[in-house]
Amino acid sequence: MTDIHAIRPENHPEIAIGKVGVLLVNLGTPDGTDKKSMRRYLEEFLTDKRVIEWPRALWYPILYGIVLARRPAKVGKAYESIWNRDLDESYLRTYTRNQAVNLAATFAGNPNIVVDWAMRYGNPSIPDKIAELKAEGCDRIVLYPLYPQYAASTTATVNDKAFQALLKMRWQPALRTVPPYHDDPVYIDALARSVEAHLAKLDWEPEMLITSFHGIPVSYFKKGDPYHCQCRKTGRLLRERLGLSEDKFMVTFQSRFGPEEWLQPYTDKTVEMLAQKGVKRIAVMNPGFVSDCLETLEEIGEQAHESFIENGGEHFTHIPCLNDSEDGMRVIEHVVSRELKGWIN
Ligand SMILES: C=CC1=C(C)c2cc3[nH]c(cc4nc(cc5[nH]c(cc1n2)c(C)c5CCC(=O)O)C(CCC(=O)O)=C4C)c(C)c3C=C
Ligand SMILES: [Fe+2]
Ligand SMILES: [Fe+2]
Repeated sequence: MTDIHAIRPENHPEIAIGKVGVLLVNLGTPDGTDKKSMRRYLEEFLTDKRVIEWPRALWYPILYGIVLARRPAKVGKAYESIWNRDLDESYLRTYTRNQAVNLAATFAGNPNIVVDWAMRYGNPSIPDKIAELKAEGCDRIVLYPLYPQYAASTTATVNDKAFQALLKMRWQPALRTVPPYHDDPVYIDALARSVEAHLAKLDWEPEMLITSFHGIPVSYFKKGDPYHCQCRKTGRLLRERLGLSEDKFMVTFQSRFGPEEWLQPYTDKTVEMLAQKGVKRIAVMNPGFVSDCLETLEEIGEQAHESFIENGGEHFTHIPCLNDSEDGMRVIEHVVSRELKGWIN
């Protein structure tokens, strides 16, 4: 048989092959809470055409004239209140890294699987991580945008960024993108177990369980984004799994940005309205967020909590995201094992 090395032309680079990479990707986070870090992060985020779909000629004067002048200081303060001071980073970064470390430990028996993590905005970047995986010999990569429900502004932009990185490669790895898993029984069961475990620790029972998802503008939904339907389905399946009647359970949408109409009902208005109507005890959870972050810890855990009490409510609890918990890891391991089929048996 011919020895391949014998016919390898002089100076032809040695290329490692034969491994499979798994890249977990979440949204991103600023490197610090200072104005400069916040501005850098928000600029990268808000210049993404998948996030703000307005014509650039209309959007950029607003972005550079108003948003990036004011928002970094304001949002920096909000990040301050939820910063992981032990590690000097946001919890989104802490949890995403822990998820990758835990997942790597599950696959430790197979030296051909390499697990890593990246952020769509900020660091570590998707192109850097794809290049590292390739250099380590991964000729196949499972790209896992950490969003159970598909939205163009989240899932698609992660995929775009990865394929952009591949544009520059001579020998591309094969790339498999993880589809939404909003109705996967393992995911629904993990959510239900997290609700049951959290509520069992309280000495009161909520009159209403609110499942609050990040919103998108209604105009994106009208263009065909499946996000709204997937959130509603996650909600219905979770309600059924928990055995709750429709009058004790709601699906709402949070984190509006800009002047457009977003998906309704709005979480902040709902929390206010329930308290004003005399509801005294509510629980809020965020099934669409794989890890706790600014939008869950500050917007719900702090702002929505305060608003409920100010408007006459008495008991409010925020149920944590699945994060790096056992149930959360079971979901990630399940999704990754399914996507590895045919590549790793
Ligand atoms: C038009 C703007 C935005 C769309 C559309 C949008 C969709 C969207 N976002 C998430 C998840 C997260 N968003 C987070 C922060 C955040 N989101 C927007 C704007 C839009 N998001 C902004 C401007 C920010 C930054 C904070 C702020 O300025 O208010 C985060 C938190 C990141 C963190 O570090 O903690 C997450 C997560 C989803 C799932 C989604 C659509 C489905
Ligand atoms: Fe967002
Ligand atoms: Fe927000």
